[in-house]
Amino acid sequence: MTTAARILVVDDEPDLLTLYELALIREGHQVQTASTLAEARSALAEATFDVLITDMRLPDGLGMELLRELAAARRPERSIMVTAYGSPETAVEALKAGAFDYLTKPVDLKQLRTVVASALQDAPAPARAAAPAASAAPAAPQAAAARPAPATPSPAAPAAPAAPAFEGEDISPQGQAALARLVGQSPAMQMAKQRIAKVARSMAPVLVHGESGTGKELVASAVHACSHRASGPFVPVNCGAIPENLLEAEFFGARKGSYTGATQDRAGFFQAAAGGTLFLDEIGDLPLAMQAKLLRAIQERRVRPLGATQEEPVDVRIVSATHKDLAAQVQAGHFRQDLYYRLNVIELIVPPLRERREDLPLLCQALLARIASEAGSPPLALTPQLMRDIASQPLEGNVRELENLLHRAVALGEVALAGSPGALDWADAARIAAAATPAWPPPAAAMPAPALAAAYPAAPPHAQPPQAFQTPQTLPQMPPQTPSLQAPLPQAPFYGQPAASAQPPQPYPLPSAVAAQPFVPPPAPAAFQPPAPTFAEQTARAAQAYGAPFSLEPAPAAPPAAPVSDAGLPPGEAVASGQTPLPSDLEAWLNEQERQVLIRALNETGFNRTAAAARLGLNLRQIRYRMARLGIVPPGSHAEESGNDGDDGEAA
Ligand SMILES: Nc1ncnc2c1ncn2[C@@H]1O[C@H](COP(=O)(O)OP(=O)(O)OP(=O)(O)O)[C@@H](O)[C@H]1O
Repeated sequence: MTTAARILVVDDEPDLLTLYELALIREGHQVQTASTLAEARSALAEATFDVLITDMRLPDGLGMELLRELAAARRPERSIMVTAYGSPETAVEALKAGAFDYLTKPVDLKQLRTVVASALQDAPAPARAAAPAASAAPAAPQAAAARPAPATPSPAAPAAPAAPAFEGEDISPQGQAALARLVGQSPAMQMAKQRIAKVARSMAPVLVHGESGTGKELVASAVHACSHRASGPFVPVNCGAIPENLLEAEFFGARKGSYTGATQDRAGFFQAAAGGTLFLDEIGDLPLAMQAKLLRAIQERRVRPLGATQEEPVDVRIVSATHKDLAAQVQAGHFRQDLYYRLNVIELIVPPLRERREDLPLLCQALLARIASEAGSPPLALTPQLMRDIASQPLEGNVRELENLLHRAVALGEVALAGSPGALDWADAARIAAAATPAWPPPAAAMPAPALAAAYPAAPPHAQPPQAFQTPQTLPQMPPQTPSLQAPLPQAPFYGQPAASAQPPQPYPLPSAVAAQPFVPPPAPAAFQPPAPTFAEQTARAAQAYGAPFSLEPAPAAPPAAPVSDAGLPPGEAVASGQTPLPSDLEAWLNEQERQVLIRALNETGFNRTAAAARLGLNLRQIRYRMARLGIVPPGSHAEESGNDGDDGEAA
């Protein structure tokens, strides 16, 4: 149970301040209040708090300033930003500025208590009277969605450098263990681990980005294990592996009878991950319609199970991963920009193996230890020849390819027993790896034909990875960043299905001559939404696209043409220079905005209403209703719709 914490609440509305204060005092906390930035600053100058809750807009500035000041001064307070309803950008900005979490107005007091309790959990406690109870042992992931966690490798690297310490980060033993599973001590990996430890400590969504096989799932589970949610479940979901028609039920759950075969209520991934972390792997594979639903669930923190009438609150942290260039997917219209922006609050880049070749010996040792323990064989070691073979390969498939290579080497008897005369010691392994580092990318002709790969048939069963590692995407491994990788690999769902149903490993493909392209992390979006074309541009484009009269019924009340002057405003209203004037008819103005958005979506989808609706998170019935209300008529049809949606191929 959480004991008395010191909380500073900053809000300029006295009623709200009292409401928050009473709710928190009832929880046993000591609460101090401030109604301006200046008051908050002086309170912070005099004392240290466990938690700061601040409104965004204050009479003398923005709550964001406090957040930045706390971060710059490395203060221990965990901050919670209260944002206005419908301003997701502010929430994202606050998380980026270091807020632990945010609350949306009107603040739900139950949610306030939950978020404060989360902030206090496992936090440094300089101001508290007593620390919270130690967190329980980690709960097993929920059966519905979780796969078995990979066995912890026990790298037998006697002379390997000592495990790194993460200065300034207070990491639990569970977090340390998860970081240790992420084998590698190169500067690139050290930086990645340092960042994991740092970003784990808030509720901010994390997007893990890296080439295939670099260990993104290990990174995600390390984020979970280092976070205050480590005692909750870690639920990995492969978004590309779930049939589209099941997505909603799988994500949000389903009520008994909501679809054929739903004989009882069923929890979805969000419910399974309650109190823990939901890991959305291959997020780039999520269809657009589901992207809209996911965005809503993340923003509202509520989901509605299929067949339910009520939404229910959910408490999950989202970590997602992709090997795709999501920014390019956004540009191409395959991924919603608002969802990208929402998931990518913090980006974690996992370095490819070519940027950390010095990790090869340690990785080989860790992977061989894992293979031996899974196969029940005595400890295994590299031979000089095997190390030479491995080190001379580009390993474009990263650690997964290395793992596959070692499996095959074990199958072909190309390894030594640890401690035997043929076993390679650490220093020699490091020397060979350093000497044999290939130029990147190696010219095809210069690539050595690795004996172990050339002779490779399918590995015998005893040498194959255990079921936890047999997800079909593990083999075969294609060079990352090649066009062929853009097509989804055949995958079996790893949620709720026995691993035995996964496809068996395929023969190892010889290193291809395809030149690896450098991994380019996606650029941060320049703005939350791209500037929408003007109404005139929309209309002109539509007319051009259809060559036929593009019938747009006149809007109920068009906004004033630019440039706008004060003249159109009600008497007494002045326009501050550079600001858009307030509309004199809000209803008409909103209608016009909606109309422009609809026309744009329709335009960009070739007037396919189903596709346009999906882009906007609507269904066909809703978009048809809105089009009719706003008098938007598809080219070639009449204002009075026949109800035929032939172009969409879908019934309303
Ligand atoms: N640093 C590492 N230390 C130990 N094992 C690793 C490391 N990185 C990856 N692996 C192992 O390599 C395999 C692939 O890792 P993982 O599935 O996490 O990669 P990924 O980046 O998620 O790949 P994909 O994008 O194809 O899903 C797993 O067996 C994992 O345990």
